[in-house]
Amino acid sequence: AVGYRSLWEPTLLLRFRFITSSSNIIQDGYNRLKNSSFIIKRLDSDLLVLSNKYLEELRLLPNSKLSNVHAQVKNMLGDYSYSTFLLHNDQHVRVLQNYLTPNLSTFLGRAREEMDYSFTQDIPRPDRFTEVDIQKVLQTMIARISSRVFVGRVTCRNEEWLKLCLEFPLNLFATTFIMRMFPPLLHPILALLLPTRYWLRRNLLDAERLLTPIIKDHQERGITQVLGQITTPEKADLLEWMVADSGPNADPKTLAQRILFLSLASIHSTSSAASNAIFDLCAHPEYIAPLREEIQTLLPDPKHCSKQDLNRLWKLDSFLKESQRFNPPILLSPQRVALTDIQLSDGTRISKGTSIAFPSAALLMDPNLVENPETFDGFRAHRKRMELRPGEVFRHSMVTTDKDHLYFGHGKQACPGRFFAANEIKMILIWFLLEFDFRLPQNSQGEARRPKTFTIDEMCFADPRAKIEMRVQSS
Ligand code: HEM
Repeated sequence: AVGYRSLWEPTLLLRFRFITSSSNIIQDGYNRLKNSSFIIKRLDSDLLVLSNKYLEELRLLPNSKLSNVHAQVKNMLGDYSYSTFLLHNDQHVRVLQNYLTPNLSTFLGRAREEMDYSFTQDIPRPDRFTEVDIQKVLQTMIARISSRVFVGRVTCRNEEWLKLCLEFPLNLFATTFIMRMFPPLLHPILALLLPTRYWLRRNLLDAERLLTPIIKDHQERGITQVLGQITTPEKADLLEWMVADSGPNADPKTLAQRILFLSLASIHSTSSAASNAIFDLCAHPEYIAPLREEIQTLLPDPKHCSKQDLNRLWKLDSFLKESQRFNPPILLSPQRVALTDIQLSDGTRISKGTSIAFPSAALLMDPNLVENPETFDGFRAHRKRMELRPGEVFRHSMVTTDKDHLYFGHGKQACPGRFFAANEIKMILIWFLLEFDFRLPQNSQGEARRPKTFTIDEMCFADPRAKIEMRVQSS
């Protein structure tokens, strides 16, 4: 177990220190034991952090032995966040793998329509530099875009639904975080007292109320047709696919809740990646001109570009990959729970019930893996891609996972929404780069500093008070 300040430090104190000092504690374990394993003492449970040398072997194990959804539900405290139903089937993953990703071009077209609408609704267009809460703006924009793809044109314009999508993750995070600070014995009492858990329950009931008539309508129209038309999803949204996939007697309540959990997985992760990219552009403005040039040179119609057009933007992809390296959403990823005893080829034993994790953030800053890791080098991956043979160029793209790059997890259970997320972020950045000038505001000492990143346990997030200044481009 790592992180103890002395032999006498009580374990409970270490567990509390992990809340705010997770980064140092994990780095300490990584520096000493990166080729084997170490234990992290989190308030609610222990995590066995394994060397990434085990990843290739573990990646081949089926979900019935090593499960990511069990890890997610455990982190969310199961029934206390009403999330245990996710263990019963993996429809929220299949809908992304079997419907969203194979039809990405169609769904990106819809995403772009909603993004255009959001640029008219949510973003100020001042002529002079004006402070903007960019994180809030992007959360709203991405909630709109995700909702358009998940639940369709009508519901995505429903302000109540959008508010719900933004509130639900906050209530869930607050509930689980507060409860994890107390021993499990007290959880049943806390669950009754916590207002955030009451609001969480209300969010789920609201989702049920808003979506049930739509789900019933799909069921009545015999929406099973959608499955037959999977390659040309002119109309269907993800909810329709899920209704069809569930059969005629599906419970609208479960479907509504699953969509809300899907929004949870997609909105804050994507908006935080997009916000961080904009903060990085402000902190490294030397990248703005070459990125604008790439967009203007390679895209015939930048604001109406296709998936193929986006694939040509290697510099933008590289910049985003470097921004990911500096701003991972989580310090320990992927996480899994062993559902059986597991013996690895070198004899390492993992007993049933163990939560395991990989030191993803430490790997991204390891000087043995990344040259000058402390330097923000936005075209690092672009240079590597230029050196590769044509068939290999995707090896360094932002969505490709490997054992040293675990931003989106790894293996069969890696993030199934990453292809959509990456293209969505690129479309948003193209708009920002072509329409606006932006910069960091100066503080009282006249300095413009990139906003800090905070951690709570292994979760990372940018300073929620951070702002940028932006104006419509003058030329
Ligand atoms: C930049 C944005 C995003 C980041 C950084 C991110 C990151 C991750 C990570 C690290 C995992 C765990 C993977 C593993 O355990 O190996 C994950 C899982 C997941 N992500 Fe994402 N994600 C993003 C966007 C999205 C989007 C847009 C969607 C939906 C369209 C989505 C849906 C999911 C789902 C459903 C899972 C659970 C997969 C499972 O249970 O097998 N994510 N994501």
